[in-house]
Amino acid sequence: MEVTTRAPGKIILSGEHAVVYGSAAVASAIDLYTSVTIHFPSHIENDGNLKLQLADLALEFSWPIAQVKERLGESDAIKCFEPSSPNSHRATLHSLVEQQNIPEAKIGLASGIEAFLWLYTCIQGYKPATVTVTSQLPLGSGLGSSAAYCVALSAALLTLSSGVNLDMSQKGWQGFEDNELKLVNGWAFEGEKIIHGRPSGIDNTVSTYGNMIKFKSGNLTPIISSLPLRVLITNTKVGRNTKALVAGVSERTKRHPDAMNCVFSAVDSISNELSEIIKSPAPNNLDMTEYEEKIGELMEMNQGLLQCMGVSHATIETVLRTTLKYKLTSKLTGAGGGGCVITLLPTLLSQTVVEKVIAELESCGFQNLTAGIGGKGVRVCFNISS
Ligand SMILES: Nc1ncnc2c1ncn2[C@@H]1O[C@H](COP(=O)(O)OP(=O)(O)OP(=O)(O)O)[C@@H](O)[C@H]1O
Ligand SMILES: C[C@@](O)(CCO)CC(=O)[O-]
Ligand SMILES: [Mg+2]
Repeated sequence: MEVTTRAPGKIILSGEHAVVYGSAAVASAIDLYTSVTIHFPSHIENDGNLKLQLADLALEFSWPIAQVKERLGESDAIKCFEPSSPNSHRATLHSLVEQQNIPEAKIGLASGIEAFLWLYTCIQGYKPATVTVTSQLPLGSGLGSSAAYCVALSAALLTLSSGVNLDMSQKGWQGFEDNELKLVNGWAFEGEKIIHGRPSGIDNTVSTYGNMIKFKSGNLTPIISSLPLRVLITNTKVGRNTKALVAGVSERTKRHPDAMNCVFSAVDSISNELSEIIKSPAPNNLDMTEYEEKIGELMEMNQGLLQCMGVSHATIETVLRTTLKYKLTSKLTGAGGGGCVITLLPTLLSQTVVEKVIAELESCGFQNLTAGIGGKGVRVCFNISS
């Protein structure tokens, strides 16, 4: 029996970091995915191991499942309906990952592997399996790779548990019921906590449900956009991790609580205004420029406030300056500190200009990604024959 799930990455149009403190944020799924395949071995294939293959990185991690059971402790209770945190098991997860000798240059993967072990053992218990992950998302770059990984993993594990009831004979990709999505999102949030420390939940929520959403204090409101927004994504290729950046903002907030609360409150207003504009009736051609200018202006204001929070970076500033030469507005997306920048592409902007901007950004050593905005959330596909 084999199952494959895929979950999308995301861009944040406004509100990253401030959303951790209860401000509103606007995010959209993008059509770049992380996929997870789970294969339970046949009797002949069974070697008693739990394997995690990170196919794009050509890495495989393997644990004798009996050893994982001995270290994490046995429990007969079905846990899949109750997303939970590792708490006292954190040190054990850490040592199970440490024994895998992860290459030093890839040490950022350790928390992702801990999240895997936690989600796997809570939802599936102690069955041998091979879990394979592939991703179209650059890891640790602000496009929600950690959330897409946790969502795809949770969805695949739950599909093969009693937590989800799907038609296994149906061919092709299928979606989940609302109560199933809630469970997938709940477990993915637990995985994000292991990777991020203090996630707001926006990334796992938009990856689970897809489309464009406003997110505030754990609650999502779908945003039906009256017009398709076009953005260019630029990867500065400067590695960073969300956990450290979120911790940096927390330190600054402790040092300057009043000033930072004003910043978060301004971000809240920006996100609320942005979501209202995006939802408003489609403008006619004459008003289009004004509509897009308002969106661009709000993005520019949000970028200024992200600088106040200390999460911009010299490479991000270079992208801003380069795109501004073409009168285009950009802002960092995700946790910042490097990673990705989004640039709003107005409807009337010619393809020639887009190509010039891309060429100039690439000459600085950056990489451009094209992605559709606002697609579906997590999906599943059964491969009955295997
Ligand atoms: N495909 C994957 N396979 C294994 N681990 C992954 C994968 N994708 C993400 N991760 C884990 O998530 C970490 C990156 O998460 P991080 O939150 O720092 O960046 P991001 O999610 O890409 O950006 P942001 O949170 O700003 O959107 C990786 O170091 C790894 O631990
Ligand atoms: C930086 C942050 O706001 C968004 C990361 O994509 C963290 C979070 O909300 O969990
Ligand atoms: Mg992340």
